[in-house]
Amino acid sequence: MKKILVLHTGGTIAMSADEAGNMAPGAQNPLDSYEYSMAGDIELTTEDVFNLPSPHITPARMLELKQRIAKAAHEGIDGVVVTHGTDTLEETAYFLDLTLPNELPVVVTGAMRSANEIGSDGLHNLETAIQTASTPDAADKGVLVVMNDEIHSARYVTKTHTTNVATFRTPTFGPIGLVAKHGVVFFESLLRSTVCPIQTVADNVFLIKAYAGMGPELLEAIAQPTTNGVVIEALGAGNLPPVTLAAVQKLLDLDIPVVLVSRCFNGIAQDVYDYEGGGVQLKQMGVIFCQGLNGQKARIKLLVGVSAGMSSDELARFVATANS
Ligand SMILES: NC(=O)C[C@H](N)C(=O)O
Repeated sequence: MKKILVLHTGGTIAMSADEAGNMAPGAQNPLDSYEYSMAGDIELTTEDVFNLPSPHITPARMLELKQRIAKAAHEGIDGVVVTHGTDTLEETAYFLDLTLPNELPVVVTGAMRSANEIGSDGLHNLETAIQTASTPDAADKGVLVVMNDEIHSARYVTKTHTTNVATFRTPTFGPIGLVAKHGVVFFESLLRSTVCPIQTVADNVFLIKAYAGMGPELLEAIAQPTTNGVVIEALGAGNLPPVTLAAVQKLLDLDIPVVLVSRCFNGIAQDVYDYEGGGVQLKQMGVIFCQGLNGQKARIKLLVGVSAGMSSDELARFVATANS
């Protein structure tokens, strides 16, 4: 008998559509009447931790969820499933990956169609997530995201489509496993993330996207002592327009960590271009190149490192490598 704790946090998976097709959280979570129907001897405990659309989720809520899951490790639970809205699911999943010691399988899932829509994917995703969380092989792989029969690492998975049920993808690498008809199959294993057991979360860690013709204004606006860090989604392999350089320097002079990722969907940022604003110059200035994470994940990692009180050197090492 496997004991699985299911923690609901809201999102479309916990919503029903009205006659006009619009969705919002209701007084009743449709998941509350759910009973597990798949193979395996499973005992479910379910809790509504909160019932929020995921654009309402903050790092403080992520910390609350992390603390609830950490407690489950001492309650005889064999695995945890978190249901979550898909808009920020990847950020919560990666936050949990970075902050929870790897004692239990933790699987995050959601839905693209609400409970009463035709072809609703919620219950199927929930069942396959439960199946994955009850598989012993899931224990040493960090936090997992299960959607549409695919198992992804929380570190790399990202939402790629606004409505399609096959929205969650892992660029560059692909999923690490599948929930097949006869059970869970893992075909890839990743190095675990370094875990940072934080107790509070820092604020004012920003994310800014670069674009053709970008000026210094946004970077200048956050060059304040209250800023704790910034991630820039840079162009291509990791370059910025030359007119932004003075503002980047201003941030660095204030000891604000500046982290750079690529805004490209695939690949990693590297210091390869040696022209003005190119990666070589940015790296020499002290910008931290973060490899393999997208902007929103790099921001979560920077936020966790800052919240852990890391020194500048520790932070640079922690953020620079995706699997550290
Ligand atoms: N599919 C979803 O769950 C999207 C919804 N807006 C949410 O993130 O809460």
